[in-house]
Amino acid sequence: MIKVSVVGAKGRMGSHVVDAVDSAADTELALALDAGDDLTAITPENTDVVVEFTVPSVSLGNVLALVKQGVDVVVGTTGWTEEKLDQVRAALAAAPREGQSVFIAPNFAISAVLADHFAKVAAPYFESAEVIELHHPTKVDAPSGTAFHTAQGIAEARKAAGLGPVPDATETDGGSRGQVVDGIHVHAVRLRGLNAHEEVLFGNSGEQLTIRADSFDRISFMPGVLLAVRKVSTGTYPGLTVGLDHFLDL
Ligand SMILES: NC(=O)c1ccc[n+]([C@@H]2O[C@H](COP(=O)([O-])OP(=O)(O)OC[C@H]3O[C@@H](n4cnc5c(N)ncnc54)[C@H](O)[C@@H]3O)[C@@H](O)[C@H]2O)c1
Ligand SMILES: O=C(O)C1=N[C@H](C(=O)O)CCC1
Repeated sequence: MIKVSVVGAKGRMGSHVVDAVDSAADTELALALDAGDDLTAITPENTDVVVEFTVPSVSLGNVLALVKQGVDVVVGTTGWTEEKLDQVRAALAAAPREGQSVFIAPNFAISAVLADHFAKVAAPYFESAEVIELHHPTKVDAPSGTAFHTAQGIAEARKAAGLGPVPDATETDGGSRGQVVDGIHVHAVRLRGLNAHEEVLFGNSGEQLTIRADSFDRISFMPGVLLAVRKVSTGTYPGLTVGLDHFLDL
């Protein structure tokens, strides 16, 4: 049995993770902690893998503390920048246990992971590319971590293919053109009734490709979370890994 502790256990995602860990045949719930609880209760003796779903403002601090405590961590919280990832890498280099892992996924839903992958495949073939993410209005960060990651992937694929900047004649912009991530415009919609959705638009003269992923229910993230817990618990992914695509045969 894989012993799993959940941090952010009372949240929308954390509570689903608690249920998923309770229901799976090969995992058991160790500790379920939330804001105000003492993270030092989590130890390598009681926990194999911690699943962290909190808020972007506290996640880095939690991850650094958990690495120091000698446990592997699977992170679903968003808000990761290269600077923050470097801090995680440095913490892992000084970790108390050899081969310790931190795994971070911008999105655990297979639909979103595939959309992200397909976007990278399509990117070199189109002059224009933009990302639209659409979420529930209780989400605290924008743009979504997924959209940020998708835009970065498109930009990398364009650069590798030798493509220049996307065409755009905009001279005045009060914010309508969205956030620019590595040269790719990302737009965020917040709408009651939505859960988590992303559309990637590609255009050439006379043609368009749209790639869309829809998570209608948070249950869609759970197979990916359990896959990450199982992979990390094998001890074969030392260091920092970002993206569920690393665990899929894409
Ligand atoms: N990777 C994915 O597939 C995926 C999917 C959905 C959401 N998310 C991300 O997960 C994060 C959480 O989303 P949510 O909808 O569950 O949010 P939420 O607000 O419902 O839950 C966050 C929980 O974290 C707790 N918390 C806050 N500070 C804490 C601390 N210092 N220590 C422990 N717990 C603390 C809160 O009390 C709350 O229960 C967000 O960043 C969101 O974007 C990622
Ligand atoms: O509901 C959220 O919040 C989500 N956050 C992640 C993101 O920002 O990409 C994943 C999708 C759901």
